[in-house]
Amino acid sequence: MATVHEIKTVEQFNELINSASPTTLVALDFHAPWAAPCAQMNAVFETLASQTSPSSALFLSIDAEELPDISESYDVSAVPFFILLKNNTIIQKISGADPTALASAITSHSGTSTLSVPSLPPLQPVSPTTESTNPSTSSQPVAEEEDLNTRLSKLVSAAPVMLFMKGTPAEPKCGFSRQLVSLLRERGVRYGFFNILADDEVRQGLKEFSDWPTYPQLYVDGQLVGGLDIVKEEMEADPSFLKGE
Ligand SMILES: N[C@@H](CCC(=O)N[C@@H](CS)C(=O)NCC(=O)O)C(=O)O
Ligand code: FES
Repeated sequence: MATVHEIKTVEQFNELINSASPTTLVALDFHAPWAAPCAQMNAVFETLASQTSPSSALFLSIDAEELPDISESYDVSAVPFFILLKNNTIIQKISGADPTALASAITSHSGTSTLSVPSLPPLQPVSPTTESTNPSTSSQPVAEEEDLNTRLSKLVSAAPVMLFMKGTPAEPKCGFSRQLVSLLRERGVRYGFFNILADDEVRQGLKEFSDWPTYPQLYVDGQLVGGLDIVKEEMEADPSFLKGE
């Protein structure tokens, strides 16, 4: 049975990756401490490792925020996110909390005959960045609206500081979002983010939910602070604003 290596440094990561033979499957688990689905998928990842022989696969667990160089080099913009490599080449990417997809990918690429798919608890909390995993349709408009509001209220408080932006911190898709990312980075603020370009339901829904027509939007403890102009003003008025968050 294989074990999961917790990656602490870029050097350790490179060493492990380079030690793998060209036929060994290398599975990367990118996660963030504030995203509940990551904790669930970390457990799934460990279970899958325990069912796989160490000679056929290497399992590496990476805190996407602690090791931004690694996450950016693999273009990881959402967590949980899994990348499968062989011979240093990406063969598959899996986004979101989907144990079945992860198990079947690992089975087929590691040559393991059968893996039992670990199940997730039925009530899955919403992650700020697993936009691709959300079921999108329901036939009843009223229920849909309630669902969206529940989802939005969970999303805005998914991390103590949450940024709803166009694109990702590594690749902002608009100057306004880019400026806000820079301001947060300058202050060393830790935050969760949601790329509203990847989910039109959230993009339009949150405008109404928070009565704020534009992006970026910054939330602290689930409360809207405002967009770029307001955050700039807050920072000018109070130099310690968000510091230490
Ligand atoms: N003055 C605004 C600038 C932000 C802005 O104007 N955003 C526009 C263009 S990126 C927007 O989000 N429009 C609505 C949309 O694209 O859904 C601020 O302080 O945040
Ligand atoms: S996307 Fe056009 S100004 Fe932001």
